[in-house]
Amino acid sequence: METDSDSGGSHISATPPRCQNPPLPPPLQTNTLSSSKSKVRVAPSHLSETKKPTKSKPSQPAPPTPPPPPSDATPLPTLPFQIRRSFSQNPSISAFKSLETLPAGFCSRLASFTKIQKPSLRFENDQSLPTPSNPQGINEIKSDAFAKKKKQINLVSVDVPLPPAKLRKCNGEGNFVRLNLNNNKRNFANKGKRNKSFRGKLSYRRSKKKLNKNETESKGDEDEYGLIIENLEQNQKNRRAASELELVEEAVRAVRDEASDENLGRLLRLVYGYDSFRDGQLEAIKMVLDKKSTMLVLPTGAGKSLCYQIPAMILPGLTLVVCPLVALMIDQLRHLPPVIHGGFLSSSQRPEEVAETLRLIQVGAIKVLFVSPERFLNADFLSIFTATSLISLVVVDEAHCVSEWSHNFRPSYMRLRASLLRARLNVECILAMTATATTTTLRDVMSALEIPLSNLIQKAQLRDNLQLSVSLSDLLMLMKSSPFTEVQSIIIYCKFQFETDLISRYLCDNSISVKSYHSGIPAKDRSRIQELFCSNKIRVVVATVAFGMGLDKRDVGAEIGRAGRDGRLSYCHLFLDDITYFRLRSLMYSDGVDEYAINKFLCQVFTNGMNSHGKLCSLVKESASRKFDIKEEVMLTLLTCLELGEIQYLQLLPELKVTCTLNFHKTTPTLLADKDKMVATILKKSETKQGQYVFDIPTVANSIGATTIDVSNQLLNLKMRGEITYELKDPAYCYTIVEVPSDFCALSAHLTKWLSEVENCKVRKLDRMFHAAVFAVDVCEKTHGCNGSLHTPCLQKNILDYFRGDDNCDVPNKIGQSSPFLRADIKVFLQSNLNAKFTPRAVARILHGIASPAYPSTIWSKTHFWGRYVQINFQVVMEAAKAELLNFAGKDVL
Ligand SMILES: Nc1ncnc2c1ncn2[C@@H]1O[C@H](COP(=O)(O)OP(=O)(O)OP(=O)(O)O)[C@@H](O)[C@H]1O
Repeated sequence: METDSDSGGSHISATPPRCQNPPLPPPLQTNTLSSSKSKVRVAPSHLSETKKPTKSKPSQPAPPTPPPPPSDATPLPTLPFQIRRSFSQNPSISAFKSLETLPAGFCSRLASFTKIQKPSLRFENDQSLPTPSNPQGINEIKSDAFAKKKKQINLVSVDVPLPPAKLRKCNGEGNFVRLNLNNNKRNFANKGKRNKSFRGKLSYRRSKKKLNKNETESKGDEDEYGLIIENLEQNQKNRRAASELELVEEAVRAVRDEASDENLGRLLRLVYGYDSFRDGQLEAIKMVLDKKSTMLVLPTGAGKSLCYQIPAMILPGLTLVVCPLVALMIDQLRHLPPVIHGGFLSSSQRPEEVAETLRLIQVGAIKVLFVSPERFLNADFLSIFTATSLISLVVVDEAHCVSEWSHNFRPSYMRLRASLLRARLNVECILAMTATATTTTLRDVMSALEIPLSNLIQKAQLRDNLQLSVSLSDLLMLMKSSPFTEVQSIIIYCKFQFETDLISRYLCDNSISVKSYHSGIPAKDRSRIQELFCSNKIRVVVATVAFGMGLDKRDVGAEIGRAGRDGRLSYCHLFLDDITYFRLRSLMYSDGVDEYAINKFLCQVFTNGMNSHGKLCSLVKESASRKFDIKEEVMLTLLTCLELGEIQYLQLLPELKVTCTLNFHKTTPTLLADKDKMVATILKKSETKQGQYVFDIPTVANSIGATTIDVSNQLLNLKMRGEITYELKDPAYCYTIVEVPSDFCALSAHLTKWLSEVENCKVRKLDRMFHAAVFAVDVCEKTHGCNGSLHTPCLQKNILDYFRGDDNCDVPNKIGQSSPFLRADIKVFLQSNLNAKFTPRAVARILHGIASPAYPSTIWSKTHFWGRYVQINFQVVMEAAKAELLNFAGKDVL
């Protein structure tokens, strides 16, 4: 087993990649294709040959100097809020001013496919297909969902001058972004939409320009003529935009007066161009407008975003949307209709960008703000809202992350408990949204967010346009059989990085155009792979979950939550074999911690702060993680429990790099220390190494009675004055101690029990899903009407049972309960590693091939015992290790 999974344990599992779900493209013209639903979606390869020349964007040559496309690893675009800020600056849209007051994982972990239509067919006449120069295909969103129908109110496309200092090149942002970015007066939204005669005139002008460069006078006339026409068009467009906005405003006012189906439907048509609400949307919107906290469970791609976007237009204050990933925030921000002014805050933004967003919030220029859950640790952020009733609605996206019983628990989501939101942010209404939650998870989330059971809106959790299948067969065979032979673009998701490389090589050797993609590949290369995939230059990407975030290729999605989001038929295939199941099962044990380790951990957490209530403490993530052999995410979970449990033992603060290495430049250190108290303290608390001063920021902050932020600001100040330079390292969890536990042993026992229950729950979930898959392959064809290799009915039934059922239910599993050689092997292993200290868990992990902070795979995978007992129950191996360790005097045994 490896440590290079991009989607490891539950704590670090990234939310499955997410793509926007644009409205359906126009119906296809080809009769043969439209005769069958599946044929419509799948473009046979021979068709691709013949259609190739008709490809619009993908086949177009790239612009002369194509800027690099954005990737999930590139710095975040700072643009969205600036662009949207431009609304309020635009005189032509002053009307808008008043508006401002206005087991999924299971399948993805293995390997699954979906088909992606041939752009040559699906995107005929579609200007929005991602291209090398526009890999995100952003314009498609605007053009399909909004601009085509509501172009006139797509205000982002209206020219608005922006301060040049803010401008930044960003090609993936679509026309509207480029327009603003370049401060260009030409309206890209009009590009290609000029009437024929005008276009004729322009081309005439261009060719003439080429023919006779000296005829400057005539050229000047034509330019002038062109400009006049462009201005006229622009004015017309502005007028249309203004009148559209008036209509939207009127519709908003009508809903405020009476939130009737009719009024809401009108607003939906005006803003989104959709005819009707989808199942669950209207109900959710009305609940929120009634200020009733609501739990909304709709399938992926069912339109949950609209359920907060419409209320955001109606409610007076800010709508705060909590997202687990920055990529998702940006994705959602991009998909806001232009009439909704949005922004986001993320730790990867520059301080001035954060400051600007905060300013916009304070002046009420942002209606929807996307934030990460970690933001709720930041006192500055919370203080913005504390004094006022600025927030009308808090939306908890991917709300299952709140519950430790979910497949994707995030410790920082624990902080979103209703009591905290109410106490700190005066929140009246919470909308929690998810597509994947079992009954236990839902109950947990609703209890944490104080959502009454009666306020649950839950619609079908499965979409019926997904054909589900499972097999144990050879990948190549699958790729060379129907329907996959006819699929243009395929993503194969794997659990581990090494698997992506292995499979990619295998397919490549078999003449399939393929690349692997995972977070270990340099960002530049990843962008390139994404670009090649989006422009259909490679057919297959073998990836970990690192691929997909921010990927805007239509219909991309290779696990059950992503495929077929446009409503068309898609295929999700799961490869499964016993070994994969055993390895996944082993991984479920990678977060577990022994009581002994938790006890030591608690001692460090509280010894640091002994007799110093209220003082700043820190725990350097990497070294503490290695010392206690606890994953960083698990340490954070424990710290969060200590903060939010029945007794509050500590208060977490934002994470910080705590070790500072400082050089003095202008004034001598002692002279500067005479004038500056902080510098004097630094000199006292530092170690000097080769003329550099190395100190711990919280220690200095405690000595001068300041916060770490104060110290950081002062350091920055000195740096700006040229007095010092410094480097920060050692990211750490920071906290202040509220109360030292009276009984460390009892607390350790309690935390260990809780972690082990969570671990068992994860194992049971995996067992259930494996059982369902095995059942599909072995039995269901006879009983559930599954057809040939397609197991849709039986898998759907089992998945639904899984979501509706109880997480505590055990199913038969294939895991071995004993092995005659186990004890003997452990003995040999211990004898050959006499210098190392082991706990039973550490031995069991090595024998299961699970890396941990203190026993990394780089070292321990070299032993031939690594992963040897993956098919034997982890607990059994741990017991055997404990017994053998007891035979070794002097070993660190529990
Ligand atoms: N009433 C509607 N009619 C037609 N299309 C709609 C409607 N509501 C939403 N959509 C479209 O459905 C697509 C998916 O919407 P959205 O991204 O909100 O789904 P989601 O439920 O949030 O998905 P996920 O769970 O993956 O985040 C979007 O393109 C959206 O514009």
